[in-house]
Amino acid sequence: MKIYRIAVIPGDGIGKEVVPAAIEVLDKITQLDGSFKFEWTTFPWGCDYYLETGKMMPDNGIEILRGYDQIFLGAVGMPDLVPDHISLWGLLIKIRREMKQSINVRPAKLLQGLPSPLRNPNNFDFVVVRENSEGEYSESGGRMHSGQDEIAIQNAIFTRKGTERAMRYAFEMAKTRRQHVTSATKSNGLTYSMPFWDDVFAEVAKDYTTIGHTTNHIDALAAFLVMKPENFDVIVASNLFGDILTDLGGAIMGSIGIAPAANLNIERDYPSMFEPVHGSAPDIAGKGIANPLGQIWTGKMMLDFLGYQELGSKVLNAMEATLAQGIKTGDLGGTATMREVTDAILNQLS
Ligand SMILES: NC(=O)C1=CN([C@@H]2O[C@H](COP(=O)(O)OP(=O)(O)OC[C@H]3O[C@@H](n4cnc5c(N)ncnc54)[C@H](O)[C@@H]3O)[C@@H](O)[C@H]2O)C=CC1
Ligand SMILES: CC(=O)C(=O)O
Ligand SMILES: [K+]
Ligand SMILES: [Mn+2]
Repeated sequence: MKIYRIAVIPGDGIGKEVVPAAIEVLDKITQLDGSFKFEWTTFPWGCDYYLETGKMMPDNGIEILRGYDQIFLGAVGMPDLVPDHISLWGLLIKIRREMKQSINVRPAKLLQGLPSPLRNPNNFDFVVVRENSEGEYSESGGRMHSGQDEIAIQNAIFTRKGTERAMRYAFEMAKTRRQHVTSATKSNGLTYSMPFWDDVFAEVAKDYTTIGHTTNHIDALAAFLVMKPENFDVIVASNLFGDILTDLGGAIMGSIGIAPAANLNIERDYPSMFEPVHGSAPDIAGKGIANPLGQIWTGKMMLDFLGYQELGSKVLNAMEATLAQGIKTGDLGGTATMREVTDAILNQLS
């Protein structure tokens, strides 16, 4: 039997709750299939680990993770105890960078059984391809002086390689979908990075003559996602713009607690990392009321990436059937606990 060795990092807050729930669902689906299974190894890395050791993960953490097929992560962050830039850069962003997970794929679509907060959701179905290795999230810059003289500089780094890689990935994805790519820009306000981004987009588009392409400024694009989300197929965006658009994608589905994500090493030289869009949700952590659907859908993306698309579809169908039964957590206006939602999905799969 084929065995996939998965490194599990539940992380902080609700990550510790939703990750085990999603693992139950993934184990169930592999039992139904019978041809392979997941072997899970859990690492206690995150803010608790930081408070004990001064590090978010051990120095050889990346080396340890290299020994696994994929990584399944919940969320990172305990903002009251550890500054967010320390916790995220010490674990989540460090893994994304060092394991060259340069593409972050984040779908959003109207789900069966779940009314969108939009008045006219029009069956929207889009995927954001977020550049995941550079852009506005860079370690280039600094802070100096203090008080009224204090200065902060944060540089954005855009390389031709990284930009083109994300755009080509988006165009290739569009071939398998509705043949359209929208580029998120802001070349009216940013005078170097985004004009460069636009140039690369225009060049890459020339290689894909059968795929339609549009460029929208990020501000207008955010508005369009609310007013006419059905117009979008694949959206390619820089690190920060993609980050923001994908919480919006979650919101128009019904909750950011549903939105899935995959940090992909497309060369498959390193493990990829599957972790939902949402964070550690400290406001609801420990109460058993977190929505597990984002983590479960993220598990579906891992199944897809490993080549088990049929099983992935079964997971999404079970989620939708559960929503249609009205079994929902509070963020979706329901009263079910995380346990109840998970059990309902497990039942759908048996
Ligand atoms: N990928 C990651 O690990 C991310 C980590 N973070 C970190 O998470 C911490 C909290 O950040 P926030 O900005 O509050 O974002 P957040 O996504 O954790 O929470 C925003 C709001 O959405 C709700 N929410 C999120 N996921 C939910 C779920 N599965 N079920 C029900 N409700 C859910 C929360 O209760 C909260 O009201 C911070 O430390 C932040 O840096 C934030 C985003 C991504
Ligand atoms: C950090 C964060 O918010 C994200 O990667 O989505
Ligand atoms: K996350
Ligand atoms: Mn985010």
